[in-house]
Order: sequence, then C-alpha cells, then structure tokens
Amino acid sequence: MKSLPYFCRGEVIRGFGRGSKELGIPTANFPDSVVDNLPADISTGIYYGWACVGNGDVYKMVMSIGWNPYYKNTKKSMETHIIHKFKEDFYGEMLSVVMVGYIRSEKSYPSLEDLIAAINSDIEQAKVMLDLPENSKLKEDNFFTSTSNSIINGH
Ligand SMILES: Cc1cc2nc3c(=O)[nH]c(=O)nc-3n(C[C@H](O)[C@H](O)[C@H](O)COP(=O)(O)O)c2cc1C
Ligand SMILES: Nc1ncnc2c1ncn2[C@@H]1O[C@H](COP(=O)(O)OP(=O)(O)O)[C@@H](O)[C@H]1O
Ligand SMILES: [Mg+2]
Repeated sequence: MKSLPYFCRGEVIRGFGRGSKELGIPTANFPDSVVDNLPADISTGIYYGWACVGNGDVYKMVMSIGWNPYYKNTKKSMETHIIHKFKEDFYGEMLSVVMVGYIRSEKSYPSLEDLIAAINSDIEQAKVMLDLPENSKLKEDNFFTSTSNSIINGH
C-alpha cells in the first residue's frame, strides 16, 4: 500500500456502542468525512499504528476499516482501539492517527468469542510491530504535536 504511513485526524463520533459493551474493546469511530477521504489503495481490513487524543500522549493503536462482517454493517466504518486505559470517554475530541501497517482483512467469525480472540491477537501483533525502529520513529512525528485541528490526509 503506497499510501502507508497514512496520517489523518477527525472528531470522535458515536457508533453502535458494541465495542465496549459486547466486546470489551472500545473503538473510537471517525466521521464519514475521514472515511470518505481514504486513498483508493487503503483497503478495508485491520491496521496498526499510533494515535493521540487532543494534545495527549501518543499510544499504540489497532484500527478496523470496513463493514464489520460479523455484524453485517451497511455503512463503512473506521474505528481505532487505543492500547491504553482511559479514565473517561472522549466523544467529540480530535483523534489523530498514523496508520503504519496492515495486519489482515476483515472476517466474520462463528462466535463473539472468536471475534474477540482475533482482535486480541491483532493487539499483540501490533505491540510487537510498533516496537521495530522504523515503526516506533513515527510516534515522534511532528504531526502529533502540530496545533492544526483540520483533517489532514497524506503527509
Ligand atoms: C483490531 C480490530 C479488529 C477487528 N476485526 C473485525 C473483524 O475481523 N470482523 C468484524 O466483523 N469486526 C471486526 N472489528 C470491528 C468490531 O466488530 C467493532 O469494533 C465493534 O463492532 C464495535 O463497533 P462500534 O464502534 O460501532 O460499537 C475489529 C475491530 C478492531 C478494533
Ligand atoms: N482505549 C480506548 N480506545 C478507544 N476508545 C476508547 C478507549 N477508552 C475509552 N474509549 C471511549 O469509548 C468510545 C468507544 O466505545 P464503543 O463501545 O466502540 O462505542 P461507539 O460505538 O460509540 O464507538 C470512544 O469513542 C471513546 O470515547
Ligand atoms: Mg466504536
């Protein structure tokens, strides 16, 4: 994917509320404006990268892009699970992310337990990949310290 690493930001909006309640894995959902601006070569699937909320610290993340085949969504979503325990929700805040690498395509699973196990395996893979020097350097990118609130596509 020639567009990786891909930098973007947008407001955190509400999804179906399943991430925390059903999966125990909250995902901060991006609005259509961000989803619709994805370059054509960024396919649906699961990605790893770095994320920060507002002007906060930069943490590892995993992201799902697509129609969540397990739930058969009719609208394409772009959702980030930040690998950090937050004290509170952050709906309405600006989320900045850099997508660094691709893990796998989206799948449907025979059970909720299988979906959760797949996501936890994605998280473990992301942690390892992001520690590689060529990936960890992106955590320090100026993108995360710039004050612009606009949606940025590309880099
Ligand atoms: C790392 C990661 C991998 C995911 N993989 C899949 C998948 O393979 N199939 C699927 O249907 N949904 C997948 N999801 C999406 C979840 O189904 C989705 O986050 C959940 O339904 C929460 O949606 P909500 O934000 O609308 O509440 C994944 C989510 C994450 C964070
Ligand atoms: N580690 C985290 N990663 C992503 N979102 C988190 C995290 N911790 C708390 N949240 C909050 O949880 C919300 C996502 O939960 P989720 O159940 O997926 O709801 P929704 O369907 O509205 O996206 C985020 O919008 C954010 O406010
Ligand atoms: Mg969500």
